[in-house]
Amino acid sequence: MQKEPSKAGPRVIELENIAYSYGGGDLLSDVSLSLSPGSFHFLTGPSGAGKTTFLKLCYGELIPTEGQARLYGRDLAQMTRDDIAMLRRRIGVVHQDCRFLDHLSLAENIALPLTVSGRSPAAESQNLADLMGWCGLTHRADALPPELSGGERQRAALARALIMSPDIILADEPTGNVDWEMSQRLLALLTELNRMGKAVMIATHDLALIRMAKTRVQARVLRIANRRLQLAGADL
Ligand SMILES: Nc1ncnc2c1ncn2[C@@H]1O[C@H](COP(=O)(O)OP(=O)(O)OP(=O)(O)O)[C@@H](O)[C@H]1O
Repeated sequence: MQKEPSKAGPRVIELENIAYSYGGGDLLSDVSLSLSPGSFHFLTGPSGAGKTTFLKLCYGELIPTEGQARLYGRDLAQMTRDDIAMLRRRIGVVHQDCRFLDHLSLAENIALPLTVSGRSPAAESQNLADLMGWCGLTHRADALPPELSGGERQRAALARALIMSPDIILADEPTGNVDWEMSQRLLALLTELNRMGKAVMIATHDLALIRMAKTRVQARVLRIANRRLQLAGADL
C-alpha cells in the first residue's frame, strides 16, 4: 500500500510495514499508511478482515507485532501506556458499539472524556452545548442511553469523540444501525469536520455511503483483503 502522495505537512499517524497477529497467523501483514490533517479515507473489506483491528493499531490500542506505528512521530512501541493515552486524546474514536454508560445522561456521557482527562465539564459547558447542538442532540441532553434511537446513539458517539477537539476522527461503522437518511446526516457531519481540516477515516461496509461521499469530498478508499491494505478500485 503506497503512502499518501500529495498532502504536505505533518503525518499524524504513520504505519510502516506493520503486521498484527492475535496469536495465530498474521491477520494483517506488511501494511503501510500515513494519515495527514485534512485527509479523508474509507476503510472497507469483508467481515473479519481486520478493519477494527486496523483502527486500533492507528490509535494505539494495539501495538503491531512487526513494523512501526507512530503517532505524531513517536514510536508507539517505545512509549508507556500513559504516554499513549495522552496522545490518544488528540484522536477521536467512534466505536462500533458506542460504549455508553447507561446510568449517566447523554450529556454526561459526551462530557466523560473531559472528566477522565482531568478537565472540568462545567468549565466547558458552552463547548458541550455547542457540540450537542451541532449534532442535533440538544433536546436529548438528559436522556439515558437506553432511551435513545439508533441515530441518536451514533450522533452521540460522534459528539463524544469530538469533545476533546481531536485532529483525527476514526469511525468504526458509524452508520451501522441507522437508515439511509441518518447515514447521510452523519456523513454530512463527518465531511464538515474534514473541511475544518480534520483527518477522517471511516470503516464501513456501506458502499452506497462511500459513493455518496465521493460526490462531496475527495476520499481515498482502502480495502483490507488477504491481510493486506490496498487501494480499492475506481468503480467504488
Ligand atoms: N481480541 C481478540 N482476540 C482474538 N481475536 C480477535 C480479537 N479481536 C478480533 N479478533 C479476530 O480478528 C479478526 C478480525 O476482527 P476485526 O474486528 O478487526 O474485523 P472487522 O473487519 O472489523 O470485522 P467486522 O466487519 O465484522 O466488524 C476476526 O477473526 C476476529 O475474531
